[in-house]
Amino acid sequence: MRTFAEHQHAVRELLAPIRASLGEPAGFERVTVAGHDGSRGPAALGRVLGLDVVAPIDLPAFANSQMDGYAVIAADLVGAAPGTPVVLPVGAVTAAGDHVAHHAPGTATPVMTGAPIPLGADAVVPIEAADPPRFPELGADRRTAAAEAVVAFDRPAPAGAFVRGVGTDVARGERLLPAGIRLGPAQLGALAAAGVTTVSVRRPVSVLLVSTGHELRAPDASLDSGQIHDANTTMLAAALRESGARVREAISPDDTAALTSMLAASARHVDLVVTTGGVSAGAFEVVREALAPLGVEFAKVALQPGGPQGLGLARFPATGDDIPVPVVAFPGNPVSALVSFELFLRPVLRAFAGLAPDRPRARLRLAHDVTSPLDKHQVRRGVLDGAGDVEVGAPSSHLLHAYANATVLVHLPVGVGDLPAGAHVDVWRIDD
Ligand SMILES: Nc1nc2c(c(=O)[nH]1)N[C@H]1C(S)=C(S)[C@@H](COP(=O)(O)OP(=O)(O)OC[C@H]3O[C@@H](n4cnc5c(N)ncnc54)[C@H](O)[C@@H]3O)O[C@H]1N2
Ligand code: MOO
Repeated sequence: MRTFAEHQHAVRELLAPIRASLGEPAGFERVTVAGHDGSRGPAALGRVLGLDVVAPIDLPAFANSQMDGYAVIAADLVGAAPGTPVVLPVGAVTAAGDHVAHHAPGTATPVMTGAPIPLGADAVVPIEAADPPRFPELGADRRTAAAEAVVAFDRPAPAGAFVRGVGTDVARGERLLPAGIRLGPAQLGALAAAGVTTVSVRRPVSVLLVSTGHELRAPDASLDSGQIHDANTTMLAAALRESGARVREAISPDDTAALTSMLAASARHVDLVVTTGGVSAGAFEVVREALAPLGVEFAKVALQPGGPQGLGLARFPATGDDIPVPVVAFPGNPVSALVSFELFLRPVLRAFAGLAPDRPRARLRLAHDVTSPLDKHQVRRGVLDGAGDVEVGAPSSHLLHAYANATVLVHLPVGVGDLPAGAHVDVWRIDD
């Protein structure tokens, strides 16, 4: 039997060529930075940058004030002290959006936050540090104070104080964002600030998600005796999309020939096929029957839930082009399928998408005694009690409702049998 770490490694190896292909410029798509994609927000949001973006302008593009205050020449305030202040006549106001003005030596120019520093000035004194600590009355033009207006300063201003210098955030020609970064709000903001309106992004991983089972009906269908609603398609499509993948959904009948021909027709248009169900020891294991002859290996992993797993490159000779397609086959029990996704696919796909691959981890105390099979890595679903200790749920792999209300995955590794209340266990937080 494979360890779960061995299977994790095998999935990573199988998917490695996908990562390489995502970085190929031929697959890049050009998207608008500020343009909207329906209600989802900017089209570039959540995409992964294909190429480095170089800053086309300096940011800031011009020296500007960090404070509402007075632009001065630092040398004019040398020697200013309480009791012996430097008193300067007040010049014309410069506000954000105004052209760069000229600063007359021996004056103080009122500047507002974001206003260009007037040529000649080299420091800003915040209004609170001036005497009086408020701007003088302005004329009807909203720019000039009375000719006799003066302002006193009782301490020097270091050159450069409260001046946001040209290119101090990023200089023109410097790398604004690196290839591979995921475009979230801060990245889109930086692109917008630099006036970059379109970017090349990597295409997402495309996944064909196939749920198998004669008993499955769509969630909106009425059920006959023995039938159940298909939970895995909705659940794994969401999980895959949340990890940055583009998903095509398909439901296969429990018929090997039909599954084989469906996969032969669709699989070459995707990077990866993910199936659920039909992998264990039953008389109608359609996934195993269809894919084992094409090169997918089915193995038992020392893991619970998620014991039976399939993995490999499937070659569909009937398609003529014989391009092998990676297949990851999960067991059908919904909890087994989602735990399998968490352990094997989520970290890899999220890394492809520039997302943090791992769940936040913690080592917490058990709220009660727990028993786990010695020869399996068990992943239980749990919640935290008022003291922050872990209440571990039941192990069965049909308990999807309990999973949906859990906040942690509890790891009980191979070799762990009986654990007493108070013992420490590794948990992954799933409540984000
Ligand atoms: N004799 C043995 N029986 C089983 C073994 C075994 O080792 N020996 N392993 C068990 C374990 S562990 C698992 S996990 C399951 C895996 O079964 P399959 O992958 O073949 O999946 P199915 O038989 O198709 O389905 C299992 C279970 O899950 C329900 N299911 C399937 N698909 C969906 C779906 N899309 N939405 C909701 N529920 C689904 C299905 O109705 C079954 O109840 O095998 C054990 N048996
Ligand atoms: O290995 Mo199965 O996934 O326990 O129910």
